Amino acid sequence: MFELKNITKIFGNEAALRDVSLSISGGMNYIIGASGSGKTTLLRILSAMDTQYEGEAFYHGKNLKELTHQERARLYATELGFIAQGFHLIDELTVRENILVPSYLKSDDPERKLDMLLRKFKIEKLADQKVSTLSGGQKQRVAIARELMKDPQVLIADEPTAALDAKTAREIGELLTTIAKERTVVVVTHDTSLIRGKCSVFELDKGVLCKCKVTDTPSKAINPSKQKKSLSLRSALRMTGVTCKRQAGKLLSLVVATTIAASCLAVNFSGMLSGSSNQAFQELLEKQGNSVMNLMIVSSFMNASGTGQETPDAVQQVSQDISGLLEKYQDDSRVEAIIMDAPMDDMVVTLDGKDFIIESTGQAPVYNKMIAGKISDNSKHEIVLPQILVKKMGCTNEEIIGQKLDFMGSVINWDSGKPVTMPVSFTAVISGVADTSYGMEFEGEVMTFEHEDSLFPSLAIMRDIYEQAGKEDPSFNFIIRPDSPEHYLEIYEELMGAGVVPLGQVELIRDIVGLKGAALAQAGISYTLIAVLSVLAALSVCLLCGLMRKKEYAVYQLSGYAKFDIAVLSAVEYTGVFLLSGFISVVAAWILSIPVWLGLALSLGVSVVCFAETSLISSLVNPLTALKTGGRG
Ligand SMILES: Nc1ncnc2c1ncn2[C@@H]1O[C@H](COP(=O)(O)OP(=O)(O)OP(=O)(O)O)[C@@H](O)[C@H]1O
Repeated sequence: MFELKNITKIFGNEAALRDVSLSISGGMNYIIGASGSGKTTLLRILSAMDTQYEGEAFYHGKNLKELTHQERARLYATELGFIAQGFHLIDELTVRENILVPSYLKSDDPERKLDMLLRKFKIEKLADQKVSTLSGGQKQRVAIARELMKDPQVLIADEPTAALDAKTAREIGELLTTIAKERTVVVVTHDTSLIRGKCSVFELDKGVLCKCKVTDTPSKAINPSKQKKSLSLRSALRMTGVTCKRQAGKLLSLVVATTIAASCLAVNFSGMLSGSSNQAFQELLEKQGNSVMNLMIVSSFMNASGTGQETPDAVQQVSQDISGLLEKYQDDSRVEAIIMDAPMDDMVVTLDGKDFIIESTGQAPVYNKMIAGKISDNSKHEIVLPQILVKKMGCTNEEIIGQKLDFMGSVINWDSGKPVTMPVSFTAVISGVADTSYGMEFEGEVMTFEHEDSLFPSLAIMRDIYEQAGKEDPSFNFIIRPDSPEHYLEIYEELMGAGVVPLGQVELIRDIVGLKGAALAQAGISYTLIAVLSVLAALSVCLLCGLMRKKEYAVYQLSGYAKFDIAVLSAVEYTGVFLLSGFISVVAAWILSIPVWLGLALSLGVSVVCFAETSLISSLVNPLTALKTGGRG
């Protein structure tokens, strides 16, 4: 069965084994020798845990050094049971759950066999007790029962009685002798009192095989066609159920860390931060009205107007070429609305034969926002009226919209260099009603004014009026309403660059954008910090859980789980973590009014990263170092 040829194992300058050759055919086999003589080293080679040595070791003719990962997993799952000094049990699990660990890789029903083993090893009353609460002898029985669950051909035991009292040691010894009647048992021991009956004994002295008593006991092939299964989803779910029950604390901390990380990242990536930093801007709009967002494009204006220095000398008429700008900006996606300015005086509107004089304020146009209907269609004779005028006419917004009204007034023609007042008139359909109020803050009080002469005709009406007034200048004054303060400044700079001075509250908007940027940066830094810390916390918790479960992963490996099987197990566990943290993230997203998909996507991302981290840890676990297999660990 085992054939070892000229095995030499060197640690540093010291040889733990020197030119050891032996063969094990079946039955009971003892490897004995003083402490440090190389027993455990030999046992690790026999069990294919250590493949770094000189010489060759064969199991049923197969060179143990040449085993692939899959072959090794099959060997551990079906043929080789290994009982180590530290018992290699998963402390959080019960006796029953520990014994069942190898059974998840098999297709046969484990329950009958489990009951039989529990009875045989007299541990049926302990079945639902956590193994951490058991005595050394009880743990050893559980460890042997678990290995027998594989129905192995060979059972290898490292100092199985080392930590036991004499009576329990004898019982365990007898148990192993009974097992050796059916299978090959290899026991490493100091305790020569265990050696009884028909057996082979190999004695090591300072790494050299000094004595050898071989009793030829041919090995009985136990179900040699046994095949290892991959861990099925059903088994992985059952194992995850057990893990959740027994290691709820670890999994819960993972879920919490994942949820916090995902929620903080979601808050960071969502528009929530910019939403909160927009608050100052919204407050300004509420106080002063939306008209602070207007950019007036005019073909002529008085310089120094509004500066407080309007002395006759300082004030000058400035003319600028605004032709083509209306066409340029009317389809611009940054522009919320374009409103035409009607520079008319002495306006009268006629409704049902009754004339209403429109009072001139000299401050028009003021456009705050649309409150009913829509902005006039530039290709039609449509007009937007101020709400204050509609009220003056005794109508509701709904009543006035769609009505066709007659308008009269005058336009000043400056084409000759002198102002010539020209009478104009037109008929227009009312397309909408606008709020034309604006607020002014005075000693902490906000006063609101409304303009009834802020009418907004379509381009078609403007063309008509200018034709009636005989104006040659084709440029019409209009208002650009950008959709955000950032776009306001962008368009402003664009116009200035093109040599056109737009009129508006540029400095105020600049301050707002500056403030918003600073608030955003500040909030962004803190949320990024929280998010990074949360991701780090999630990864650390996951790393910690992975490291804490190293022993468990090593036990799985020695129970025959391939790396893929452990990855399937982790995938199922992290799917659970994702579902739970995803659910909490969805609730958090709903409460925080951030997009649900973002919380879900980030929970998924964090879970996938944690899964990758755990899979990496489990695949790097080496049972040799993760488990105590002998004096040096
Ligand atoms: N990982 C290691 N690194 C360095 N030296 C080691 C290592 N493992 C074992 N050795 C050395 O190899 C020699 C044999 O050790 P081994 O553990 O095989 O002896 P042993 O007979 O099992 O001893 P014990 O009965 O005390 O467990 C010892 O000198 C030991 O110090």
